[in-house]
Amino acid sequence: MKIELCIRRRLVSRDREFALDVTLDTDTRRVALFGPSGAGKTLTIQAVAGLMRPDQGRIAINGRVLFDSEKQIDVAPAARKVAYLFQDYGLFPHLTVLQNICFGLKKGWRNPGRRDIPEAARRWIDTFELEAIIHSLPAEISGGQKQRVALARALAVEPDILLLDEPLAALHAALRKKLRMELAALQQRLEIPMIVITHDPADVLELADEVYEIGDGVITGSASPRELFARGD
Ligand SMILES: Nc1ncnc2c1ncn2[C@@H]1O[C@H](COP(=O)(O)OP(=O)(O)OP(=O)(O)O)[C@@H](O)[C@H]1O
Repeated sequence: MKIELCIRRRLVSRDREFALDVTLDTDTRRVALFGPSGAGKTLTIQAVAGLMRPDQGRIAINGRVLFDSEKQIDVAPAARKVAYLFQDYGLFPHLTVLQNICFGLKKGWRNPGRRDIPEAARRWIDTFELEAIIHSLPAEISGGQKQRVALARALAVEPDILLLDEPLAALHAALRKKLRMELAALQQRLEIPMIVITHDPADVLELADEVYEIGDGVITGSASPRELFARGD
């Protein structure tokens, strides 16, 4: 497992300027990006997903180069094999669970009939025990089920990396704790590197093996989740 990031980008809005200058090179499978609001966490993983183009830098996952400004490599987002799970899961409200899970698959598989579920979707429907709800709409399922559906959709495309942007932030405390444990269990089944963004040391402890602290656009240090938790930030 290897994540190599070197991301430089200057963002200028009317009255403010933000400089992102993130360098991270690790063999750790589960990495957390931890830092205050506005530090540059989301911009960093957007660059990995191909949604934000660095002015300069290089991004490689397990040796596969996704971006290299010197070599003029910039792989299109859809070809990056990146799974990106948002805070509110981003499920399409008008599509069923099954249609949501199949959304990123090849044309023709996007709207499967009740019998011919594609193998890539079947695998995650079984793993996450979603069979009973595949014909439900997102509004008809629980928070935990939504999380699993969003993960199934993200994983159906066989990604090389999983990006989790505050996956538990929208939940109240009791559900948050339950889904944190559930997510940690799911992580154990996935043999791909992951970057988790969070403000919460409890997330870092359960969902990461190494934590990088980010402040004002730069990485200020790295620690073990236990060290961070013990500090009591
Ligand atoms: N298009 C833009 N133009 C100018 N500044 C921007 C733009 N997009 C983001 N920023 C600024 O870049 C900084 C980093 O944003 P980012 O979304 O990465 O923060 P974050 O660490 O993910 O914060 P949060 O935890 O609140 O989500 C912020 O100060 C933000 O205002």
